[in-house]
Amino acid sequence: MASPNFSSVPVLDYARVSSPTLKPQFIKELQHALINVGFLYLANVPVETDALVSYIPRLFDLPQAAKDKISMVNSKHFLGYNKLGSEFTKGNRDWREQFDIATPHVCRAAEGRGDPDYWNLWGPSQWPDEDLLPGFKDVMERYLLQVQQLSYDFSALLAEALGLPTAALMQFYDRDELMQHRGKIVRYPQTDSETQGVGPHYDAGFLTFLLQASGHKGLQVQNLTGEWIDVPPIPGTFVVNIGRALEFVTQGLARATSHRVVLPPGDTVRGPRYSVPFFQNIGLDVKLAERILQFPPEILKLRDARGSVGATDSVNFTEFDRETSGRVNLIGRVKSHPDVAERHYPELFKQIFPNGVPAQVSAY
Ligand SMILES: O=C(O)CCC(=O)C(=O)O
Ligand SMILES: [Fe+2]
Repeated sequence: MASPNFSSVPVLDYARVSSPTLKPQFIKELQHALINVGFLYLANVPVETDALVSYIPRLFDLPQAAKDKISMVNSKHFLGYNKLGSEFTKGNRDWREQFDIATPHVCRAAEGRGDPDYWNLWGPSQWPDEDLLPGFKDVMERYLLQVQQLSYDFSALLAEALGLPTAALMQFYDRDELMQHRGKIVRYPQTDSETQGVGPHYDAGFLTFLLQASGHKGLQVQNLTGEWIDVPPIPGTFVVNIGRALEFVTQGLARATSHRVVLPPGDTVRGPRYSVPFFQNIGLDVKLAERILQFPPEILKLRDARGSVGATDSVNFTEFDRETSGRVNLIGRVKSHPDVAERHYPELFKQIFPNGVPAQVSAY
């Protein structure tokens, strides 16, 4: 059998999904990508990106005071603006600036009712003043809703590719008004020395849909033997990858793959690199350990043929074996944004950081 290791990330054509004759080939390619790679490009997806892409440089070019006005530290939902150099991964500074903006959601938690603290993780986004960037909010909201729909449609295909009923993953999502998915708009400034854009990490949730919004190389993924493989932007595609939560409930069938962004000096494309990841969440109250999925033996054999993944350079993500998904994610957010936690979750902050805000904060 061919070695399951990979030296490039496969490109899948989403248009095939609507053709009964071509869909089986898509499902087969998806199965390979999920089990052996953990990353894929998806071409021909029904998401409009041009309007959003044209706003991105103007968003970052807003006066610093307008960006600071919507700083993440204002938001108990960990939504808003983070300035350059405020995150670290594996002890090194990440060289990026970003806005966390999520799908619309009304926070469920009420004061004095004993609601779980992690319900506060989700709530309304902070937006720049409409008159400074007219139309941006509308375009971003529309974009997030389109990617949200894609993410649900894709999870049915994923279930099929792993030999499950198409609705098998629906148990992990609450109904629309109880869900929230998080987008980020990220800017990696051009540098003249090689710099860590973001260090090696896994994503935490279920599925990530990444729009590479400029022509720069930089994204890399780690293959089964630990080599770093380039994932250059391909116009008209999204990059899709698996998070730790989905890997956990699929018994490691769908791989969470270690990835990073390296900013190469002398890139022929000048200016900053832009990207827009969308992190698909699962319901806050879901305990993953109680919902491990069961697979046909012939599918599990494919995982065993891949073997366990050797050493990676990534920091491990929090385990899902005891807590609700909301609690796991809240702890992750507290660790990466202690300034937000100190203001909005003082007790949890003290438990996690008994000596106060650490000098270096981990992005993951
Ligand atoms: O900017 C990118 O291309 C990837 C970013 C990423 O992996 C993340 O923010 O989790
Ligand atoms: Fe990531």
